[in-house]
Amino acid sequence: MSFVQHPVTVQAPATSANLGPGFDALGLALTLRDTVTAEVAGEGLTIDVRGEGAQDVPRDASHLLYRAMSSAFDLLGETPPGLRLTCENVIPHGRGLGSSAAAISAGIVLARALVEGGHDRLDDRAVLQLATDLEGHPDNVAAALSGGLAIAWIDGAAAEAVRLDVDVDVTVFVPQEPVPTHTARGLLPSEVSHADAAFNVGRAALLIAALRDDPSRLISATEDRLHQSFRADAMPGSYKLLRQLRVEGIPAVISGAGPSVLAFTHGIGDAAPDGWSVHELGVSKLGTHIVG
Ligand SMILES: Nc1ncnc2c1ncn2[C@@H]1O[C@H](COP(=O)(O)OP(=O)(O)OP(=O)(O)O)[C@@H](O)[C@H]1O
Ligand SMILES: N[C@@H](CCO)C(=O)O
Repeated sequence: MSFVQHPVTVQAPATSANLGPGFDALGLALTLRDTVTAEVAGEGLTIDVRGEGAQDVPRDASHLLYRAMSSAFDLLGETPPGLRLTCENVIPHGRGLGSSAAAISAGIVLARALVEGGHDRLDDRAVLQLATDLEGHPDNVAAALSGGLAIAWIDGAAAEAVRLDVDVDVTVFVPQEPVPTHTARGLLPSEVSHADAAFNVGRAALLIAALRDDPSRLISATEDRLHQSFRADAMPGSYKLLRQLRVEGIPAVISGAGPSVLAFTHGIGDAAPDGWSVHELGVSKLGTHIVG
């Protein structure tokens, strides 16, 4: 087997997981995309990073994108002699917008594209499985890979997902300080009450209907009892903004593991606290895809 002899570029979208009640199950791809170019080169590893994370991410084999590529090359049974990676990042890191899922998805799709015949040996199910194994939960990577709204679940050890088309305006409020996902997950209780589980089941089911057919239901459909309140102490400014927007009747949620806040509307950027950035976005129909 051999490697393609030209650079390959992919784009991977930001994603917002949970959307309120759909903890670890729902992910929405957003129109904010990282762009990564990879080329099989003579020897060694060269990583050039611009934009988000440029001051922080490592430039060696511990770089997340490279780790994802490496895992995919292992599954493909190939070892490139060397790699040159160029990352143009716009998804903020550690803010609940799926930066790690985008990096993992981009890395796996790039590795598959760089191997001649790679698509025949690593199908989309295997890509989702590997991405989920690396990320630790399926919601962000499912949406990052497929675009649209992903409903994701684990069957035994197998990652599964269904993609739905939805079209909704989204505003994302991003604070300056990150909260790592592993920290936010550590705040969750190991058990929840039957009543709270039932509450979320109804809201998550309603959310699909609201996003597809009836936006007037979004305020009820985005209620949650399984994760947001447990994480409030780690992101008090986010929780305050969440309450403020919801009191005003705006369907808002903590995006992913936080601390960004997502609202299902445009034109509310004035609500941003000082120092926060605001992105008015839509749903990305495209998942992680090769450009050109
Ligand atoms: N493009 C990237 N290149 C290299 N490393 C990255 C990249 N994106 C994310 N990472 C790594 O992942 C970390 C952020 O992952 P984390 O899961 O904490 O947050 P997130 O993915 O942005 O948010 P969430 O999972 O809640 O949506 C970064 O600190 C960095 O170590
Ligand atoms: N479902 C995950 C999403 C992380 O982005 C969590 O809330 O921990």
